[in-house]
Amino acid sequence: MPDEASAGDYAAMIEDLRGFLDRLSSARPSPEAVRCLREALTGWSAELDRSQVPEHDRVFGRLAGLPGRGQTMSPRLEIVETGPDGSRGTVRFGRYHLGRNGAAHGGSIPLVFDEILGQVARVNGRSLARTAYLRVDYRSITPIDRDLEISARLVSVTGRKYVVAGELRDGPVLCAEAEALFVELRPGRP
Ligand SMILES: CCCCCCCCCCCCCC(=O)SCCNC(=O)CCNC(=O)[C@H](O)C(C)(C)COP(=O)(O)OP(=O)(O)OC[C@H]1O[C@@H](n2cnc3c(N)ncnc32)[C@H](O)[C@@H]1OP(=O)(O)O
Repeated sequence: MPDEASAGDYAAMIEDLRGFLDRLSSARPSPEAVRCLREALTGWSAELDRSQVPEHDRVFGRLAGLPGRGQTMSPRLEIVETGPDGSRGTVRFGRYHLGRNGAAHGGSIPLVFDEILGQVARVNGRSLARTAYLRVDYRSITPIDRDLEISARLVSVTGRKYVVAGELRDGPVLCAEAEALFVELRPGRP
């Protein structure tokens, strides 16, 4: 993990990357702008080639206190309250997550549910659990570019099985709800 000082820089870089992806996805760049961006990207890739590490040493997605654990794969999730039986937070789908007509892409919604439901399945020292199923019901359009409320609650624990449910809301409007089963891994299982 980076030290405290560089963790701040890393967090800011991840936010910049989110902003970049939003801008890229809503741009219609000129051929000259594309060439210029490509050149810059090639330089950044070469820089990163110098610091590739094995999975265990990665930083991306492993910074617990940061929105979305410091990764950009799923929309920006910020947990504001967490406990043994549930958690709640805000999530913002950017322009990068646009499906069509102002609505978030249907595939980006399970990504966030897997994150927040998976975290509930893992709190309080519970061992590593994997998603066995994740069911999402889309109740209403999920808007992009504004903070939405998201919550997860532990429904049941049966042996190694954790059922967790979640809701995604835009104020009074229920956008989507989810249910997932997480199964605690057997000892020694990768
Ligand atoms: C900042 C710090 C970083 C940390 C990150 C923090 C959080 C990150 C959050 C992100 C989180 C992201 C997380 C991810 O995305 S994890 C990635 C996505 N998930 C996977 O890749 C999982 C692939 N599947 C498996 O590995 C196995 O199938 C598992 C482990 C799930 C079970 O294989 P295992 O051999 O262990 O168990 P078993 O087969 O004996 O079954 C045991 C029981 O479970 C019941 N069962 C099983 N499957 C299903 C099903 N589909 N529907 C209904 N029931 C099912 C089964 O009937 C049985 O019930 P019972 O007969 O005992 O009653």
